[in-house]
Amino acid sequence: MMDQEPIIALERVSKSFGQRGKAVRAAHDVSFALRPGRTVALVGESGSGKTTCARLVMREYQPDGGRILFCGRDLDSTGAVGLKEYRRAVQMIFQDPFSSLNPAHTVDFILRRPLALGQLHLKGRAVDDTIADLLRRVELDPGAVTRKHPHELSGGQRQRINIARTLAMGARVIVADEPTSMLDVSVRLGVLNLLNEMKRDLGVALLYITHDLATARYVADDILVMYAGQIVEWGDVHRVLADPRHPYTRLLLSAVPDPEVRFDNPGSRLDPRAVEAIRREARHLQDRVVEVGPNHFTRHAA
Ligand SMILES: Nc1ncnc2c1ncn2[C@@H]1O[C@H](COP(=O)(O)OP(=O)(O)OP(=O)(O)O)[C@@H](O)[C@H]1O
Repeated sequence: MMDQEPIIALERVSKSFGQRGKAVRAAHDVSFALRPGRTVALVGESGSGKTTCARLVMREYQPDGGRILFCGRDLDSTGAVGLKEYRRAVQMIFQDPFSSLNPAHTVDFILRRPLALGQLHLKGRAVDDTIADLLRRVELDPGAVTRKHPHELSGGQRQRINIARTLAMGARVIVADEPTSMLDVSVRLGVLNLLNEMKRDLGVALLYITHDLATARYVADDILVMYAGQIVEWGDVHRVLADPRHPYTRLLLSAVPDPEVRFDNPGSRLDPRAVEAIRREARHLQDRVVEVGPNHFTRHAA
């Protein structure tokens, strides 16, 4: 089966922070593609550059080098209209469902606003019906939640409202940055299932950012492993996790029992000598990226 054309493609995108000499290479030569109906997981330890990549995709950061294609066209050449379309099509779900909804507004207002801005053809009753449809789609009862404020909802319900809002905006791509890490364990699976449904039923492309390989395996089709600002291994999620080729991926897998803890933290329960040995190996191999499985990405191994 032919792969669908990417909605977004990053081509050798880089971003550094700070002055020359002391600059941090937060993302270096990063390439990947987001396709309709597919989820790409971006994994790596704290500080590896995942959020920088999310912000580049969200266009909150301008890349220092490389380019971002939107439906095959260089975003920098699409002008203000193209950028406006991009900003509507690409939406983010944040880690903290508590701070990402305005506490002063009702659920109705939170969903009505993006519809009023983006779906001008909807009027009167059709807007109410669309809000009810969106709420049902995220498995909330419209009668029970429409008039509520965020503080009257649970964390899981708030994250569902965030997902409904991205759909109200007309999202074709959703960037989800650790969307379940602040939720009660009992409701995490429901939110992940919902993301899977968005992908399957609506053909949304998902960029799922996490350091938790178990959830990456659950939601993603493809995985990108990031280390020190670089993608060091990518491919089909099950193949990469079953047979990791890059030492850093092996290190990530060995830390799975406690994904919240950095590997070099004494609390990680890993043998520090083993960590250092794998780190040395990973540093040595940093410029030799590893590709596993069918190539869904535009970059080829160096
Ligand atoms: N705005 C910024 N100014 C300066 N340095 C930054 C900035 N944003 C990120 N960095 C640096 O870039 C590197 C990558 O950070 P980034 O937040 O992208 O990593 P991450 O993998 O998302 O980590 P986490 O999981 O902790 O959010 C880090 O060394 C970080 O300190």
